[in-house]
Amino acid sequence: MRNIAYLSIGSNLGDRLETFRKAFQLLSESPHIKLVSCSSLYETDPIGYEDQDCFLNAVLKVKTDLEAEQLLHACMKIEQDLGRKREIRWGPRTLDLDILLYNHENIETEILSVPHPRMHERAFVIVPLMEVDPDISLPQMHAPLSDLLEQISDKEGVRLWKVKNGEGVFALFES
Ligand SMILES: Nc1ncnc2c1ncn2[C@@H]1O[C@H](COP(=O)(O)OP(=O)(O)OP(=O)(O)O)[C@@H](O)[C@H]1O
Ligand SMILES: Nc1nc2c(c(=O)[nH]1)N=C(CO)CN2
Repeated sequence: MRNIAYLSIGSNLGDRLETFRKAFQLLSESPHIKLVSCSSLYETDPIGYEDQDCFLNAVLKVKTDLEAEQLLHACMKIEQDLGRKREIRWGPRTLDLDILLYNHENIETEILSVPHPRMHERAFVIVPLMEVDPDISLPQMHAPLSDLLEQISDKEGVRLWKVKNGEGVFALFES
């Protein structure tokens, strides 16, 4: 599998940890996606629409032989399978799976923008992404992630919730 992508995962409705576990399971069952690593889990204050519960957020690194739009459809299918409901923009959702980065490409289609257009201003993305790959740089953003994070004002809204202390991505869900 020659493509590397970074996914953001978030949930603030229902059993958030169980939703993450099922999403990881469904991703790993795809013959076209290999989970490489994931961050710890962070509990994060809601951004954009504030009158809702805190999110769990994490970042996943995957290898895939899917094209970027095919990967988006795979993510959307998993969101649907896990009963995604969303009535309000930036509002509560069972599961959100976004593509942050796909190789080092800039992609702009009707249904997909990569890098994710709001990722650089979201501490709930940058903090776990730095944990997975501290040296990564964003296409067209010639600044290290640590510099991006310095410019974000709501870093206190991102709190370590479950430390990943094993090798495999499923280590997160053991005890
Ligand atoms: N990089 C991307 N990852 C996921 N969806 C994307 C991306 N770029 C564009 N989209 C489009 O955005 C649409 C809405 O996505 P979604 O409902 O997850 O938005 P949101 O999570 O509410 O807000 P945000 O995009 O700010 O995270 C999707 O249907 C998809 O076509
Ligand atoms: N803390 C947090 N806030 C959000 C999130 C999210 O995943 N975490 N997702 C949103 C829409 O993508 C809007 N706001």
